[in-house]
Amino acid sequence: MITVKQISNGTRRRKMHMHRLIEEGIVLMPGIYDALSAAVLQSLGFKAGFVSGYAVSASRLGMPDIGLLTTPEMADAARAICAAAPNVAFIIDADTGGGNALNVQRTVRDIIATGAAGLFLEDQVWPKKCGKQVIAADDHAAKIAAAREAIGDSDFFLITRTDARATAGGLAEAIARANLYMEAGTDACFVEAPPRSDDEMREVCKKTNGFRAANMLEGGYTPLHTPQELKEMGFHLIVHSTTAVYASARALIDVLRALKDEGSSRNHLRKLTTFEEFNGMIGLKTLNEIGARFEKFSVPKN
Ligand SMILES: C[C@@](O)(CC(=O)O)C(=O)O
Ligand SMILES: [Mg+2]
Repeated sequence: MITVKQISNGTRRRKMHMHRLIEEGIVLMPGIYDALSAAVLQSLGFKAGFVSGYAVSASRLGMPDIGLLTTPEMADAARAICAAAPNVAFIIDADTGGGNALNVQRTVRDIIATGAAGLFLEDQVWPKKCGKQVIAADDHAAKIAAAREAIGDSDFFLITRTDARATAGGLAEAIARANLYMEAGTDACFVEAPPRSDDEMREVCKKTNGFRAANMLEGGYTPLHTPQELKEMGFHLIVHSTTAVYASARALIDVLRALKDEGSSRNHLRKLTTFEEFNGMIGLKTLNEIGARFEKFSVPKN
C-alpha cells in the first residue's frame, strides 16, 4: 500500500482529510449536483462525494457538459452542497480551472472557501471539444504547480485528470502525463477517456505513481467494478459521476409520465419518499429542536 509519506514531495507535508479517508479504505464518491442530492448522500452515511460538472451542468443549466457551466457557477453550487452536507468530504470538478495559472489560483481559493475537501483539474482544451484535445503537458504541469501554491497549508486535496488517452498519444502518453503531474504537485491522478479494459486499468495502476482515481461511468468504456476489485487493481478513489443524476432523471421521467397519463399519483406512492422520510433527510426535526430552544431562551439575570 502506498503511504502518504511515500508520495509526498517537498511541498506537501501533512496528512489531509482525504488522506485519512484513503487510509481507511478505498474512497467511494458518488457524483452529486445540488444540496438535495448532497443531503441524500449524507443521510446514507457516505463520507465522500464528487460534485460532477456533468451533473451540475445538467441540473443547474439543463445543458450538456460542453464548457457552458462557468467556474463561479460551480463554486456557487459547491457552496450550497457543502453547507447541506457538512459531514461529507466533497471533491469539486473544476474542469480546467477556468483558464491559465492565475485563473486556476483564483478557482482554487474560491473552491477552498466553499468548504470542499478538494478539486479535480483536467488537461483538456477549454471549452471542451467534441473529440478530446489536451493542452501541452508542461502547460498543465504549470497549472498544477499554481494550484499547489494557492492551496498552501489548506486541508485540500488535488486530483489531476488527464484526457490524453483519447488523443493520438494514447495510453502511454496519458501515463507519462499522470506521472509528470504528480511531480508537479498533485495528490492523485485520474487517467480518463478512458481505460477501456481491465488490462488497461491494471497498466495505469502499475505505471503511475501516487494515489489513483477511477471513474465508473455507466454506459462508458471502462468496465464497472466493485470497490474491492478496484482496490485490488491499485485504485484509491472511485468516482460514480453519473449514477445519481441518471437515477434522478429515470425516477422523474417514470413518475411524471405516470402522473401525466393517469392524472393522479395515487397508484405510484411507492416510487415517492414519504413526507416523514423526506423531512428527516433534510433535517427538519433537528432544526425544529434548535428553534424551540431559542423560543424559550431568555438572558440569565444576575
Ligand atoms: C467526471 C466527469 O468529468 C464526467 C466525465 O467527463 O467523465 C463529470 O463531470 O462528472
Ligand atoms: Mg467533468
